[in-house]
Amino acid sequence: MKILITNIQELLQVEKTPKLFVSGKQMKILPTIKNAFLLIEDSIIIDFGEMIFLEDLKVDKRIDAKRKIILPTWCDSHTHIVYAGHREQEFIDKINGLTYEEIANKGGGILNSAKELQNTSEDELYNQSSKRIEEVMKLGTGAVEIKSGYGLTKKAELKMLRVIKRLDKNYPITIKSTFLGAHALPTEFKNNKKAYLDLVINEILPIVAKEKLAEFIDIFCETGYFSVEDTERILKAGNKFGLIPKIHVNQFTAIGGIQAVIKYNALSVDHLEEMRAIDIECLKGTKTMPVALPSCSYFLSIPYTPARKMIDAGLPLALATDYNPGSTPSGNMNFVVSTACIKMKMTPEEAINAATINGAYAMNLHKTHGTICIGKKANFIITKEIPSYNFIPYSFGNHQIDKVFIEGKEI
Ligand SMILES: N=CN[C@@H](CCC(=O)O)C(=O)O
Ligand SMILES: [Zn+2]
Repeated sequence: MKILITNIQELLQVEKTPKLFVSGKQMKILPTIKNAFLLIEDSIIIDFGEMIFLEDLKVDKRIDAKRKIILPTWCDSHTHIVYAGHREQEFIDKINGLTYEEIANKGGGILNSAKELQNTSEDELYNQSSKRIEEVMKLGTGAVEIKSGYGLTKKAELKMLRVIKRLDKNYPITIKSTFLGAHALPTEFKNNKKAYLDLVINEILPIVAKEKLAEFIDIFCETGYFSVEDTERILKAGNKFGLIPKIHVNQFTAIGGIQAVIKYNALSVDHLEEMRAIDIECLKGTKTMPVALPSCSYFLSIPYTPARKMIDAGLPLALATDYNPGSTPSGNMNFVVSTACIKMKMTPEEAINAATINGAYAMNLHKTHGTICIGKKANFIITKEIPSYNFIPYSFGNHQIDKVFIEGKEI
């Protein structure tokens, strides 16, 4: 089925020759076409250009965009959307002055979510998570990465990963899966971290690989969670099974995790709220995408990733939500883009690049997602009537979405 969309005020993030990602000064450039058309066939973009060059075409459906803006759907490269229950009590604890660390030490945090998930059936977990998938699609997200890591037992980690697989099968949004067995140390292993890592590496990982339940591997490399040494051990093990690293690192402390994981060709390093000059330096010239999660900084009141310093140093940057029940109970990429502009001083062009093309790269989806390009997925947002694309981040706390198309179908 061919659909032609005409009279587009501005078509954003157009690309003639696909590239991997944009970095440094390039991030300030958002290629666009004013007064444009877009042609799709089934799930794929087959043409786009200026209205003046539009030839008489036979199509199955025409949509008059009525001077609205079109941009690719958001690519959210870091989430924990599959979880059970909520942690709003910890939200109150935080208001009353407890830190993330203090909450975790009194049995809250990741272990709290793990207990809840272990006691939730696979079907129930699927039902709870599918609501969030439907919600983020409506908010303009067309591709998402989801991590395990709230199971922390063999049975519960596999349950999470199977739910992720089922969501991918049942929804048009593209879903990439990450095995995050080493997210926190379960209480029963409190004094024996080695034994827990043995379980993750020797018992869970081989099944994850055999059943192709994940493409990526992650670990929470952080003081009080897993050390740089633990991280290298996990990455070496993942490497044997062809799992690509995407790592939680430098959220609260900078302990040398970035230097370690780039040796294993990490696809992304995520969080990065605490960045030293040497952490920025070592990322230069690598293929590792730094990923900032501004909604997490907002919710926890912790520093924002120093985007300006990083981009001005020539690095690329991606933006993602971190949607999870503890540090970021929100999957709204529109809010992420606004917050990146307001708090991290990214320009709208940089933020849109970070949330589309660079997010796609951080999920290994650069060939199919992240730009309006012939041959890529027909995934796009038609905005409401807005004066310019600057209005998208400007109208924070709101979204400017009229319609969302994923794989050529309006959702
Ligand atoms: N930092 C580690 N993991 C999650 C939060 C987990 C939680 O608090 O449940 C994050 O990315 O913020
Ligand atoms: Zn996370």
